[in-house]
Amino acid sequence: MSLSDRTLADVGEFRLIEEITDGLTLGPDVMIGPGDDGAVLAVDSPLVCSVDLLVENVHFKTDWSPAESVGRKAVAVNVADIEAMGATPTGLVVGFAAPGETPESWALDFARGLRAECETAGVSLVGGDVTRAAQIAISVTVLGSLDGRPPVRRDGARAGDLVAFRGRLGWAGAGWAVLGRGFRSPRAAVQAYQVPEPPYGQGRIAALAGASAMIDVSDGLLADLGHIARRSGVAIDLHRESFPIAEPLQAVAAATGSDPLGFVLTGGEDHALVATFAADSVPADWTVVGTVSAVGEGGPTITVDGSAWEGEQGWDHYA
Ligand SMILES: Nc1ncnc2c1ncn2[C@@H]1O[C@H](COP(=O)(O)OP(=O)(O)O)[C@@H](O)[C@H]1O
Ligand SMILES: Cc1ncc(C[n+]2csc(CCOP(=O)(O)OP(=O)(O)O)c2C)c(N)n1
Ligand SMILES: [Mg+2]
Repeated sequence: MSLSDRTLADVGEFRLIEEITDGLTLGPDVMIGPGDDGAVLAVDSPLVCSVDLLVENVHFKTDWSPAESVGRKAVAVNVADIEAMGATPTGLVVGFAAPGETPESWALDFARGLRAECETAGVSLVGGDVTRAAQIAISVTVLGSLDGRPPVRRDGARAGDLVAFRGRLGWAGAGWAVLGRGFRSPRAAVQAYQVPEPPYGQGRIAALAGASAMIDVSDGLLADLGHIARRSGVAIDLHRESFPIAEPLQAVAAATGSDPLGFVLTGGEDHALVATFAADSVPADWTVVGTVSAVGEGGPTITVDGSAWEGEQGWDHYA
């Protein structure tokens, strides 16, 4: 058997852990990283903690996403939740489940992506777990620090606030639509599906600017702003003309005969940050796309130019 044919069953659990963790760089707050029964981080302010799972054939397919991109995505989608609280990520732990027949190279490429994205996001991989399973599943738990600031919650939007976002909207959804039809281009959309690019560092900036509520867009803008509207007890109206429609979205919409705004409003998985701000405090380079008002008779609503959005509403795992 050549080295490149090795599977996880050939490598074994402890060699695999060594391969994943060998030579990791750890941040200054990490007192104990991988290798003991628990990691130890030095924290002196309230801790933010969040977990998200990535399951094969639910969140990714091995023939749609190279292993390295799955590793990067696992970090990005989780760090985005920390950013959405207005915090800075500090450490993360990774649960990795995979069949024994999984090529060792898949696991190593996955680990390479994990480490690369941790570096990009400025977070340390401090531990994890490895187990055999019927399909690949990845669970990432990430910790974050507020550096003394109050968290930015989903329930703080107030009538008179503006709604603004930073990051990409609709790109990953367009990439998913392309892959689902058996195509591989436009590359930019497919790559956005494979690896989201949350606006790292902007959660803290939004918090410092006084964001009244914030969320990262995983299930789709309408769905995720719906959480802010319901929790805050407000209505949100989005303005169609204020959304930039990037070239790859126009290309996918033209090829699929759909409205590109559909991807922007209901495509998930780009993990843009969307937040509400007092009118004079929207941070630089955030795009204002809507307004917050008091709820009308029907309770909290999300509208686009005053009307409900017909058609797809966003992702729901059990819908
Ligand atoms: N199985 C669970 N047990 C406890 N809390 C959960 C569970 N699943 C989700 N939650 C909580 O419900 C909220 C919404 O979850 P989710 O929609 O996954 O948020 P996000 O899009 O930020 O990942 C989060 O605060 C999350 O911690
Ligand atoms: C193979 C595959 N099928 C379908 C999708 C689409 N999809 C899966 S999960 C999801 C939404 C985000 O995931 P979720 O687990 O709900 O993240 P959370 O809201 O908890 O952050 C979408 C749009 C995908 N990414 N890959
Ligand atoms: Mg979640």
